[in-house]
Amino acid sequence: MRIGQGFDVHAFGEGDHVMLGGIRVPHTQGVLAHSDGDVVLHALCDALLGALALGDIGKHFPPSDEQWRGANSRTFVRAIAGMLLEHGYELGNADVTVVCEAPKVGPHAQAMRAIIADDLGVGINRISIKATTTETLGFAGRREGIAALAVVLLVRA
Ligand SMILES: Nc1ccn([C@@H]2O[C@H](COP(=O)(O)O)[C@@H](O)[C@H]2O)c(=O)n1
Ligand SMILES: C[C@@]1(CO)OP(=O)(O)OP(=O)(O)OC[C@H]1O
Repeated sequence: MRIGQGFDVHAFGEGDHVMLGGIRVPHTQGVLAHSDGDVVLHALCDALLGALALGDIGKHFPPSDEQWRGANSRTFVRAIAGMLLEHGYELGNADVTVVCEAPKVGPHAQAMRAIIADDLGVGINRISIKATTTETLGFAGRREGIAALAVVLLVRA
């Protein structure tokens, strides 16, 4: 077994939605990012890469590479799913926490779980999506940005 953790933050900017766990979630702002800025999938990718000791998302999909401008972050998850297989592992389970005052994540959690499970080729019961505010404290509390934390356990395939 191998364990990994990931963390990602993106600042809010102009826009009318945020991508979270592969889902387009309507919001009063968007996020500033090179890709689609999906903090859920970026934190998950870093956790998976960390568990394999293969570096991080920026190493594999550099923000300096125009190929990834505006990219759907599911592309990163699917690529890393292939790396898991190559190294003889599969996802045991993943637990993700989104940190923001808004948008509300709960109503979209099931759809996010389904997408992530599909991209990683596992049952939905292996994927957990949770959310919390910071009770108005800090950058998330001031609605300046959105964060996500992920923990994964890999098991031998
Ligand atoms: N962006 C968010 C934040 C929170 N939730 C849900 O609300 C519950 C209460 O949040 P607190 O920060 O006040 O503890 C939390 O447990 C989540 O279920 C959410 O859906 N989206
Ligand atoms: C995802 C990548 C893709 O170029 O860019 P961003 O969307 O800016 O996201 P970040 O979380 O900063 O991770 C770095 C990059 O790999």
